[in-house]
Amino acid sequence: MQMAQIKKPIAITLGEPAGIGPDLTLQLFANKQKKPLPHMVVFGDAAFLSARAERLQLDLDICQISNISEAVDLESDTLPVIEVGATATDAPGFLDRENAGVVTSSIEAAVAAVRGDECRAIVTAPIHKSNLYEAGFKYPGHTEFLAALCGENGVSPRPVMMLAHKEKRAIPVTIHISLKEVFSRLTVGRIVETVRVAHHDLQQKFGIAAPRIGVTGLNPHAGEDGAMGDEEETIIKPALAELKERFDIRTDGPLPADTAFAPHIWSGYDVIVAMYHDQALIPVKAIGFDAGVNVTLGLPIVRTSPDHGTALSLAGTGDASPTSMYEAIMLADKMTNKGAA
Ligand SMILES: NC(=O)C1=CN([C@@H]2O[C@H](COP(=O)(O)OP(=O)(O)OC[C@H]3O[C@@H](n4cnc5c(N)ncnc54)[C@H](O)[C@@H]3O)[C@@H](O)[C@H]2O)C=CC1
Ligand SMILES: NCC(=O)COP(=O)(O)O
Repeated sequence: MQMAQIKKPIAITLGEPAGIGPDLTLQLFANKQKKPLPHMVVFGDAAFLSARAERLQLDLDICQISNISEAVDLESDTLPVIEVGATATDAPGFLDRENAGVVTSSIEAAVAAVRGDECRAIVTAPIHKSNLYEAGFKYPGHTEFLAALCGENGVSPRPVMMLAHKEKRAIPVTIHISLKEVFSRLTVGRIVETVRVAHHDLQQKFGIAAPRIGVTGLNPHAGEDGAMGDEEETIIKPALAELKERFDIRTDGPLPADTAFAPHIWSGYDVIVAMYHDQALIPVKAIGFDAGVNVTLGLPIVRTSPDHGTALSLAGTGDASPTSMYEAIMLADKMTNKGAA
């Protein structure tokens, strides 16, 4: 199968070396004659990737390059790798704090390549958050780290996490915090900003002229007229009113979260904005764990990622499904495939 390829590559990060991220990149690349991919370049450690490819018995060549421009001229079965100045150990399933350097350097280098216009998008392989925290990583996840890396003059853009399964999309207003913290972090301002970013990027990055946006409640039955919580009255409704009055952004809500994601309701919206992580992510992973993609909105660059994590027990086995990673690469390709070379 042939595929029209833009020459500028997509930057792929290494992800957690003990997890499945490197495996998925290698598996997809090794299979690209059957399932074509756009030009890509991996930011990481070529020796580590060669060891993992050998472990997985994959038939591909891995080539260390020094300039990103070299990536597109290699033989099609050769995976280009840019070294990031730190190494990884091939020990599937075994977390090692020492690997934090290569994980974060890979993300930093990939972002720099996209911001420097050498790559057109970044696709991140999963990181193991608590392993990075133990090594001193200060951000909850990629989402906030990427925003910091895209900051200018000390100001970072507001990143918004969106999970997408084909045309069904969901956004959590609060992300990686404990459930009990949700109540204090959920504010009118946070909801307004999240919806504004979603509205803007659905228009600009997804070509949806008039995004249809649903917003869930926080409590059962969207509070049942205050009988089951009052955040709908005190926070969510005022946020939706502000969106309409100040920004002319129309939304439906607060929708009861247990029915908002019923397929016939969800398909009436381009995105549903939910109040916390699991409210938004469970529906996407339930309808299609295999094909869900995480997209960071609000950034000046395109970033996608598979919807799953590091799945440590599957690393090095070849049993992990590469489909979500494939969808993440193809969505990044689609979002940046504007005909430019
Ligand atoms: N974008 C990212 O960097 C993400 C990172 N994570 C991180 O991953 C780590 C593990 O998180 P978990 O909650 O255990 O989620 P997980 O997604 O790694 O695993 C959950 C379950 O799904 C299975 N699974 C995951 N990916 C699979 C695949 N491609 N094929 C087949 N089965 C698969 C696993 O074996 C496990 O049973 C945590 O540190 C978490 O923070 C989680 C989600 C996204
Ligand atoms: N649950 C989604 C997730 O953990 C991804 O977070 P991020 O690393 O993309 O910020």
